[in-house]
Amino acid sequence: MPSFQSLIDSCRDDWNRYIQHDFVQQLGKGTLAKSCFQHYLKQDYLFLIQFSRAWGLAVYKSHDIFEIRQALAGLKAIVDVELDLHIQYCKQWGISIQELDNLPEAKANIAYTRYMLDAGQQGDLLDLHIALAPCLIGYGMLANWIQEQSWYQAHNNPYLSWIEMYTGDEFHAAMQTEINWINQRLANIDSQRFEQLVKIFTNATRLEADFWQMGLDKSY
Ligand SMILES: Cc1ncc(CN)c(N)n1
Repeated sequence: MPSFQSLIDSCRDDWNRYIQHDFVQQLGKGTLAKSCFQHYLKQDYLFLIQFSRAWGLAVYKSHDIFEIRQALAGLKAIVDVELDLHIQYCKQWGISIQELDNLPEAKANIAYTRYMLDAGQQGDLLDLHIALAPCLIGYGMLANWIQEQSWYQAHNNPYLSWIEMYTGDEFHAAMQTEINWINQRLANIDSQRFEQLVKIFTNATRLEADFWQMGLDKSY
């Protein structure tokens, strides 16, 4: 029976390139250039705005009130909580709301977020969740991976609070809810449908890796 783990196994090399990206390793070692992290944080603000649209699409793609409530909770969590936290966090890194609101969108950001939205528009709610899964689940996995490495440097690491946000109980509970939701849906599909979902999952995973690279290159 396919599961979330089968999706990862189907694109293991791409998954590892995302989870173990240089940007991630430099975060864990505390050696990442501040300007790269700031560039990433700024683009992530724009990412979160598009991500909230994806939850809005999930509301639209829902079939019943239970699915609508779940998607609405995702939308509200981003709009009412995560975006505000992100704005506060950016402030700590010297990035003002005025700067955030006047940013050009990097190409890697456009490619990733519009791909997510397109996968959801063309497909159904499951396609959309699979396009969002590397984001919703991957950050928790990569933060755990960082903490398991011999080179992980917690002491005096300027990125420690960022890493701990994604190893924290709250993120892990949300991540587990998403894995359970996906596993339930994958239990009822045939191999042809699974292959369609592997394509979406692989593309979204590759686009996540490109997002890290955009941070390292400070590219637009
Ligand atoms: C690009 C990206 N991917 C994932 C996450 C974590 N939800 C994020 N904030 N930004």
